[in-house]
Amino acid sequence: MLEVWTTGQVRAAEDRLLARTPDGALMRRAAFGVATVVAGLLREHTGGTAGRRVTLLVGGGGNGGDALWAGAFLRRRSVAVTAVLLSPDRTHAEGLAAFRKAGGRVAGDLGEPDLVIDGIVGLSARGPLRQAAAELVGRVTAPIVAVDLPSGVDPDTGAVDGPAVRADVTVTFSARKPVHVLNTGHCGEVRVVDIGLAPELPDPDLIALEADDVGWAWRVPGPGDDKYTQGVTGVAAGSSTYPGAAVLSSGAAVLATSGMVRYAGWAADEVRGRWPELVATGTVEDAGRVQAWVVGPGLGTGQTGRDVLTAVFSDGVPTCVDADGITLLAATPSLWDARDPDAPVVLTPHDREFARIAEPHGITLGQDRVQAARALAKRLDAVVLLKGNATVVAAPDGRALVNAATSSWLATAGSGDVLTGLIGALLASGLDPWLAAGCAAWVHVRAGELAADGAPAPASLILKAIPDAIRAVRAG
Ligand SMILES: NC(=O)C1=CN([C@@H]2O[C@H](COP(=O)(O)OP(=O)(O)OC[C@H]3O[C@@H](n4cnc5c(N)ncnc54)[C@H](O)[C@@H]3O)[C@@H](O)[C@H]2O)[C@@H](O)CC1
Ligand SMILES: [K+]
Repeated sequence: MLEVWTTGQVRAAEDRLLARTPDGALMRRAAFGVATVVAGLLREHTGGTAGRRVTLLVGGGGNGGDALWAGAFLRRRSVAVTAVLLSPDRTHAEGLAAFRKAGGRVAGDLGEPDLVIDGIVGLSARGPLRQAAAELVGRVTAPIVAVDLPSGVDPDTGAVDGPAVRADVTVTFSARKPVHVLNTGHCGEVRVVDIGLAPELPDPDLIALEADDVGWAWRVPGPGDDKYTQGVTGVAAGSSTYPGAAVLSSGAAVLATSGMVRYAGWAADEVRGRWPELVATGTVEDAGRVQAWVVGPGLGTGQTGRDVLTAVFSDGVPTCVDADGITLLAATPSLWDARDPDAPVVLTPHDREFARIAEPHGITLGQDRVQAARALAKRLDAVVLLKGNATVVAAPDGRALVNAATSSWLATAGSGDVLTGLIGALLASGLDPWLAAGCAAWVHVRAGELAADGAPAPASLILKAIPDAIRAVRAG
């Protein structure tokens, strides 16, 4: 599991550590870590360090100080280091003195570097790159190593609203910040260098699941298990107009665990034809006992949809509500009345669905997606999985996790129906609803990656890749 701390938490921890560390020691530790990573990259890409050219982009704060000290350390490996000072009158004085003393050169332009170090802004960054920095960064063609975070990207939300550095590698110090999991596109590969902060850090604000965590959580049948003990998933989805959503959600539930799946709805024939192993009936009332419901995909937003949602809620089991289910709840909040307050609900909105259901409660989806998801989860007492390039999953008790996409191939029609089916099956297996949503999102991304492999992956192919994705997490 990757742990993530807000910049506020990191600053407070740094202050405590600084108070018992000699002046400048922490910065030198951080910079030494940057220099080590950069030297490794130079060796990897150019075969050595001596005579290789590195340019530092140096802003006016501690981040620039890190870059200058890293430049000084690289000089010891005979790297030719040039610094471009973006705020000459505010440049970190000790860093600049150390850099000059080590033989570093200050210049007005980029030169032709083998690698660029972005030390423009770090933890105190707000807003996009300013014009001079943006122009310089725009001309870089060499690989970029960002110090702490790619400049121009918001450290706490990962948001970008203007020019920003797109790094190949980001080197951060002891603690991942939200940007590192919310905006992997701009961070590139994230390396964490230890500067001794760990003892000062509180509980993390966020986590990101890794393969091991998902493998551990995914239920594996034991000798005493049968199709019922592993959980029966009910799927109430699809309509005569949208039978495909029912086929995809049911299929994902069939493939996710070896528990049983019951389908209830108008697409019974299509679903049965595609998945002979499930039991299909026309209505939720006739479906028989289930341990969790999936409701919403392709359901329609009329009276029949409202009746289905009411029937599902009345069953009193954990329920994943997606797509039309969310739109129905937003339009007719009294539908919540049928919910058993003890039965967990997972909502899986994309941005527009989020706006529909959250705005009546005064919650808007700004740049801070984690806080927005948290606020809605608390308000509705439901797990909220907010879809996006980085998927955020928030629980009513404040827990939050982020699952980063590795490509955008998953943004395809029907992909969400597959995710919903996966969540339903994990809910039926008895997993904590927050973890169920997180693990499902993880396997969904992995299945998308396997299916796409560099080319478009329609939802049917994502579905087909689910067994391999589960094998991958089981293998750790
Ligand atoms: N505090 C510590 O103990 C440590 C700090 N370290 C480094 O210090 C960094 C934090 O340093 P600072 O707090 O001095 O701040 P930064 O270096 O992040 O920013 C410096 C200043 O730039 C200005 N600024 C903000 N956004 C800008 C933008 N978009 N364009 C141009 N200028 C902008 C602000 O006035 C800010 O004070 C960390 O990210 C890390 O790199 C490390 O050396 C580890 C130890
Ligand atoms: K930076």
